[in-house]
Amino acid sequence: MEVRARAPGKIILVGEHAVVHGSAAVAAAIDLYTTSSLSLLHEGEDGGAGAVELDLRDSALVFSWPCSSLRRALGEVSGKAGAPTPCSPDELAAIAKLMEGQEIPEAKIWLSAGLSAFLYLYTSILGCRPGKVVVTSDLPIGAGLGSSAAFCVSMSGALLTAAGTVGVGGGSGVEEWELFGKDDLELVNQWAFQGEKIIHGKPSGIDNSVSTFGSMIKFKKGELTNLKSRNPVKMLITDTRVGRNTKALVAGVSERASRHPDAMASVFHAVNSISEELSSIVELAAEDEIAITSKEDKLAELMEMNQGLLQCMGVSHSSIETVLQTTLKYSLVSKLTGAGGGGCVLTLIPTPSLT
Ligand SMILES: Nc1ncnc2c1ncn2[C@@H]1O[C@H](COP(=O)(O)OP(=O)(O)OP(=O)(O)O)[C@@H](O)[C@H]1O
Ligand SMILES: C[C@@](O)(CCO)CC(=O)[O-]
Ligand SMILES: [Mg+2]
Repeated sequence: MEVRARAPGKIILVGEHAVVHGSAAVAAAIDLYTTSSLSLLHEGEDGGAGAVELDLRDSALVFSWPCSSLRRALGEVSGKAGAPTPCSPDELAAIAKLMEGQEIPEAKIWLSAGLSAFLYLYTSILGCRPGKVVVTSDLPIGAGLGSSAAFCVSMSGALLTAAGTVGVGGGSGVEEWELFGKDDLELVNQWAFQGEKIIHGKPSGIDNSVSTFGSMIKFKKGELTNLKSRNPVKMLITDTRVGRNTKALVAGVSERASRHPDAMASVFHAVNSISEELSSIVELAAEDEIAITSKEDKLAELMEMNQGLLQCMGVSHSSIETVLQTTLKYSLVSKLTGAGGGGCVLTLIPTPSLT
């Protein structure tokens, strides 16, 4: 049996980093996806004692762990269908040891975080039974578009479906995507969050939530509000191609916050006001109470203010500043999206006026 699950990446319109410290943020899913395809095998089917294999198609890398090594390192984990238990420090140490035998090219050493999240999700949900997972993605990895969340959400969706915990029975045909119910999505989201914790260290949960539930959301302290938007706004996404790592950037902001608690509390408070204002503009526009052009002017101003505050947090980068200056020449407003430090930049593209 093969199970395939896909999950989208995202953009953060306003509020990244501050959301980790309790402020509101606004994010939207984008139509670039990560897909995980899982085939369960029986011990001996592969001509051996069985292994868990991860095929990262885009990187042309295949990783494999014999089931016997997994059992030796992790014990007789039986797989768990219900709500997740966080990965304990002992489990994390055992998973780190399982990484040692893998040949990860030096230039792609950052993949080890994703591999660790994979091993945790796979063995926690399915136990040490043999299987193969093939992952493909439209998303640039480590560029601010939520590749880690899309990886964890699609993986959790495939694993929980194979375990028979979510999505079973409601399928409408071989070639069609099955839509999960709200409780199923909730469970997928909880598992994906645990995977994100392994990759990000201290994630707010916004990325896995928007990847799981889709659409546009406001997110604050783990609470999600769906934002209905009737008049779409256009965003250009520019990838600076400067690599960065969300875990390090999030840790950097926390360190700055502990050095300057009062000043940074004011920055996070200002970001919260920006996110609240932006989400109410989106909601009001959905009720047609304000014209699209005045809405876009306000969105642009709020994004510009948020970019300034992200600079205060220390997460901009010269490559991001270059995009800001270039788009400003055309009177367009841009801001970084995701963790910053390079990665992608959003530019608001105004709707041409009809008059
Ligand atoms: N398709 C994938 N295959 C394997 N690992 C992946 C994949 N996508 C993401 N990852 C893991 O996630 C890490 C990138 O996550 P990171 O959070 O740093 O960036 P991002 O999620 O793309 O951006 P942001 O968190 O700012 O939205 C990679 O280093 C890798 O470990
Ligand atoms: C930087 C951050 O705010 C968003 C990354 O897309 C981290 C998080 O919320 O987990
Ligand atoms: Mg990420």
